[in-house]
Amino acid sequence: MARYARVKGSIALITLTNPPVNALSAAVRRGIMESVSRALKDEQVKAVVFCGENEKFCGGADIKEFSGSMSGPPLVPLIHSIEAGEKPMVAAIEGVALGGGLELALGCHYRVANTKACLGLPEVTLGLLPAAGGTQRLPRLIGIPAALELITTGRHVSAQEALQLGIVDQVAQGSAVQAAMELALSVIGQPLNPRRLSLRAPVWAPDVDGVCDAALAQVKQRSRGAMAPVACVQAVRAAAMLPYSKGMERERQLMDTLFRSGQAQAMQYAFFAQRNAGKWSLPNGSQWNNTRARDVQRAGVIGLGTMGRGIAVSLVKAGISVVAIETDAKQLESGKKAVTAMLQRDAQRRGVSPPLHLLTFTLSFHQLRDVDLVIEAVFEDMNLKKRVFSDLCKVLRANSLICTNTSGLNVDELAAVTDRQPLVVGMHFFAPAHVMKLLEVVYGARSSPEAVATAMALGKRIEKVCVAVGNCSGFVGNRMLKLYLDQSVYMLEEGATPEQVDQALEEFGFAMGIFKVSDLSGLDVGWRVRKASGLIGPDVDPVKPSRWRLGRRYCPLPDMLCQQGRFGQKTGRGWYLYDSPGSKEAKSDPEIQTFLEDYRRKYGIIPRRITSQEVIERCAFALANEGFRILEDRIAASPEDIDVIYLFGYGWPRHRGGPMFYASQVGLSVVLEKLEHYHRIHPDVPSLEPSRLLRRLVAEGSPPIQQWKSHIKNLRSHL
Ligand SMILES: CC(C)(COP(=O)(O)OP(=O)(O)OC[C@H]1O[C@@H](n2cnc3c(N)ncnc32)[C@H](O)[C@@H]1OP(=O)(O)O)[C@@H](O)C(=O)NCCC(=O)NCCSC(=O)/C=C/CCCCCCCCCCCCC(=O)O
Repeated sequence: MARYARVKGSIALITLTNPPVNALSAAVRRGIMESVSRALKDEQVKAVVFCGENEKFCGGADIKEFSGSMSGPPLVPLIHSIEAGEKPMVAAIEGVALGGGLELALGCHYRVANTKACLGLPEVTLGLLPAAGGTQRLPRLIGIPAALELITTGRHVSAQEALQLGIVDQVAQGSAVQAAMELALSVIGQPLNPRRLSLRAPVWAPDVDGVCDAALAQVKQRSRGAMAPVACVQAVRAAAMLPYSKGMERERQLMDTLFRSGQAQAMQYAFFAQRNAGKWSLPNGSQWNNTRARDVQRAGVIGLGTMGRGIAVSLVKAGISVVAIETDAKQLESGKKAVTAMLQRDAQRRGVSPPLHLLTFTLSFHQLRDVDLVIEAVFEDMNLKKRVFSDLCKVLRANSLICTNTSGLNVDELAAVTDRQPLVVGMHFFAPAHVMKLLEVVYGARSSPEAVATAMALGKRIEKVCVAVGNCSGFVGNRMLKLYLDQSVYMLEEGATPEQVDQALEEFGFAMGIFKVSDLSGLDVGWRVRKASGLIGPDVDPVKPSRWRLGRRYCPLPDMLCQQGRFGQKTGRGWYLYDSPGSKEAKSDPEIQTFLEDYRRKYGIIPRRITSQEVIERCAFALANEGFRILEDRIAASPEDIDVIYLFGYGWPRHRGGPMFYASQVGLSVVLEKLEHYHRIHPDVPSLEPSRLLRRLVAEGSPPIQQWKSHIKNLRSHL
């Protein structure tokens, strides 16, 4: 829909009306088409201004339409008719001009934005390219290098940056619509051809080929295996080499391929999954839209290790006062220095002053008496956390929330030592907490809906992607990760090398293979957990074989590495070799090859060749299989929640949608068949046994992922 009005006597004001973001649905496109035609016919009208309702210009094409049959006037000729119009067309950009929204504005002869506007061509993040002329008009406006950067990253720019780049002609302090109308009146009668971007010659730049080749190499490195960034470079290259009409043909060709691709489906699924995760619900029926969150003005952070520091930084950046606590003066001082430095660096980057006044560093729990909520981020040790929780109850207001940043400990057990079980929730941040987007909000059996709502709202406020999950060992992310790690080390026993496994995962799209990630996180972390849970150490029955624990296969390789002091990057040696402790470049270590050969010899394992396909199947399907169990157990409310956790917390490639989406895309019957196959070969790995939910879904005809939830209803949980 689009509203038409004649204002100031001679201006046609066309307002896009499709809340919440005025996406270009078929109805909106039709409305624009009719309004433009009316404006061109009306002799009183001398200029046209486009704007969006509710101070939002346009969020782009309607993404929901992409999965159906596209109908209504197509965007490309519509924008062309605006550009070709014989009256000045001015875009008044407020709020957002994204994707097709910006392409519409690029079809106008002038663009005015207000100071709060943001602009961009984020199609690449949906597995697409800006196929409404964006790849041809933007380079003609701002040049090849700048257009390549914006189109291949999908980055949003502020109005000020858009002005510097030359995307907009003017930035208005107040209303962009008023400013656009004034501009429109001032340009009536001026020639329009120089303002028509499609009429400009291909963009010349020194060494265009070199620039495009460099961009291609960069996108291939940054988003391994993703098609859209590569297609974006190809389309922009066409703008440099070809006349506009030929460039448009190329843009369309590339879009046709992307549009039909599984990658585009995966990325569009991820877009909606991320938004749906915010619409949380609890098993008792409480949910995001019927539960009020409490306002959090002051928070406490207990423990200033790596996690506590990142959490404190995130809170302060969002304008929340923080009381940061340590138990020892030296640690407090080093935490204070680190947090201050992080905030200063961030402020310098953004050209603002660091909000250091919001921070109090102290050794005294008494300073917590006024806080609304505390996030405990001490060492991952149940007894220590219990002590902290009891101490907190002595000083906190009776209605303050207590949150624990545990990566997998039992939230109910912790809540049980407090005087406020309904006010206890888990907030599982990911390291580094001020950078990583994911936050698992863990509700225990007694957590109140209000406490969950408060943690979810707080997470959103500090710009995290929050997913509400139930309480079980490892919650969602780490519970699944364990099985993925297990498969990876089993494959080392069977004949693979860390390099082979990592290469297969990186080719699949992970930024880093699992062994590089383990080296980065520190191998000692898991070692400590295994010791604490009695899997290694004096409690293990010495008569039992080393490769067997709790009635199932066990791989002692990671423990053996730790015994040698190989903790990963921090010690300069782990699954890989590093030039020095702390350095990041992983190099193959011949000692690891010998170590693996000796190990296999010792246990009589005949090594075999493990293909990349096997690596992906065993890792990805083990993850998905546990995901199905998590759904059966009601630990996650939907497959989308699981996928969001893997996309934002574990580096799962976005163009693969997430482990659950990947399983649905490969085909549930294929996944079932493969799991049965691997379980037959490895009967001592019970986690490879296909889950009940997977079997049921296959038996019921492998419904699309959006329908899985309704098939879970009648399954009884294991928990
Ligand atoms: C920044 C935002 C706009 C706003 O953010 P925020 O305020 O935080 O709010 P959100 O929670 O994100 O969103 C609020 C709700 O709005 C929904 N939403 C947002 N954007 C869209 C959209 N573009 N379409 C539909 N719905 C949208 C969102 O889901 C929320 O809904 P709900 O409340 O949860 O229900 C932020 O939302 C944002 O970033 N949005 C996305 C912006 C974006 O990516 N835009 C680009 C879209 S793609 C595009 O524009 C493409 C243009 C080129 C089209 C060319 C078409 C040619 C097609 C030809 C192909 C033919 C091939 C045929 C092949 C064959 O023959 O088979």
